Amino acid sequence: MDLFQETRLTPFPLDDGALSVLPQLPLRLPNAEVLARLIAETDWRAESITLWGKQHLQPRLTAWHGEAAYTYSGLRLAPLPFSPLLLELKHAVEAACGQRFNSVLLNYYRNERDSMGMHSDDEAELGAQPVIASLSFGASRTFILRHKRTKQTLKLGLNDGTLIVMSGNTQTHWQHGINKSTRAIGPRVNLTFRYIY
Ligand SMILES: O=C(O)CCC(=O)C(=O)O
Ligand SMILES: [Fe+2]
Repeated sequence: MDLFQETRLTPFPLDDGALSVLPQLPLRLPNAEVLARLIAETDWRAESITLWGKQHLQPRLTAWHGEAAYTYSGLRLAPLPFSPLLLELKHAVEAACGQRFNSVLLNYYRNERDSMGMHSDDEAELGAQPVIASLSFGASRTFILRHKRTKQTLKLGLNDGTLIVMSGNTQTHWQHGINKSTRAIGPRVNLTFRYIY
């Protein structure tokens, strides 16, 4: 057992933004149990989105929990209530961040063919400098950050139990996403905690 396991977020250098990383968020339940329960207990949806006037099925499953509806890519997600497990995770994330959240978007990447296109979480209801806390369970995936103007690209391995927090001007200046892979990858669930105004 690692007696000196870090329990605090550590800043990660980022031009024109702010990013911090905690390799393992302290939790009461083992990561594997959280993953299994999130997969089994979540009301997963395969949503269609409209891109350039055409309907597409998103390459992953999603669920939106919180107090308010959320609209992105022409999609309006009505909120489901927080389950006891989601509340427990929210409290653990809030303790690590020193910040409150009222919503969470869950993304289920079933295998290496699931992905998320490059985007910024910059919808008006997130406010000018959104704090987005992203918690991952299951298979490791590479999180790609790309600066909109300089095209500087950073790659961050998001592992089982890892928390990252994007804040400041990150959403104004950077895009982020998760690529598909040609290598077999097991299931992963990512939760992005947000504050909707
Ligand atoms: O799965 C991830 O790590 C990224 C999720 C994300 O960017 C989002 O939910 O907006
Ligand atoms: Fe995002």
